Amino acid sequence: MTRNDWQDSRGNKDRSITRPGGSTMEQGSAPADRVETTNAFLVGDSMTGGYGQGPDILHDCTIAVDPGEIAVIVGPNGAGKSTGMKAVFGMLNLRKGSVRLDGEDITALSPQDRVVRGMGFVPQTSNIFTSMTVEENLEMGAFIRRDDFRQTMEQIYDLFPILRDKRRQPAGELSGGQRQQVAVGRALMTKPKVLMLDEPTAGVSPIVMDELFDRIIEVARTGIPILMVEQNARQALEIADRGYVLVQGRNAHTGTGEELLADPEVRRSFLGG
Ligand SMILES: Nc1ncnc2c1ncn2[C@@H]1O[C@H](COP(=O)(O)OP(=O)(O)OP(=O)(O)O)[C@@H](O)[C@H]1O
Repeated sequence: MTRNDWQDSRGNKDRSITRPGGSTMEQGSAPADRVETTNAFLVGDSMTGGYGQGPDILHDCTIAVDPGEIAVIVGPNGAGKSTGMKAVFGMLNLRKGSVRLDGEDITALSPQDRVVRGMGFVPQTSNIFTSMTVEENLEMGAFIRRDDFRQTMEQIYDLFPILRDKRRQPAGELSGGQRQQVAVGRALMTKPKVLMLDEPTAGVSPIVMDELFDRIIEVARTGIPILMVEQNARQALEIADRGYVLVQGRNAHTGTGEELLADPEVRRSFLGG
């Protein structure tokens, strides 16, 4: 798979970074650059708001990601991680702050319109159609496309070979990790400019988690920015170019994954020492 296979050409930055595992990606320069937010490709900037008429859950919360990067949101239970992701996707009414995609203010757009603009979102639950086959799920993912999507489907089968084997099976018969692959594949069918994943490894074994992370890295290497919420903070920060630790709806710590993993306060408070 080559860069931009999934997506339309959009002039991604050409940069380089070495991953913890030693593999090299075309990516960022100085660490400080990689957590720069204001001009990032996707930015939820100083977001304050909550659900409906309820109290604010997010307080001046900022989340961002650039092409080729994996940005990870971590933090304790109830910190507002999923809420932050939903706010970026347009599922909250923000009282303050804005969301920008590729320099354009999309704060007023509905989630549906954000999908049309290039956002792929994989919710934490109910993210596949269990009675439909794997292939039908992928076809459903292409609902906004009018062009021939077979090539994209082949790319998804190359990324997740097990889905090719199980293409005729109802998705509900698949294992948890395989279902997550269907959900990510379905989102990729729109050829998104950015992919957002809410706890993609929830409920899967450590081995399956590692496999899913490997696939997520592969997608990021094609240039698609990935913003994800993760419960498995340590493992997620290991693959993160940017990490956001949220506490009570606020940014508590921000840095590269490496920086956060090395931060004594983050280690003590959020990573079990
Ligand atoms: N649909 C909703 N309506 C109203 N309040 C909600 C809704 N979803 C979440 N909340 C509240 O928002 C706060 C943050 O929840 P959120 O799910 O964003 O946290 P989280 O950090 O993702 O937690 P977890 O790690 O447990 O999934 C919680 O107090 C929760 O009760």
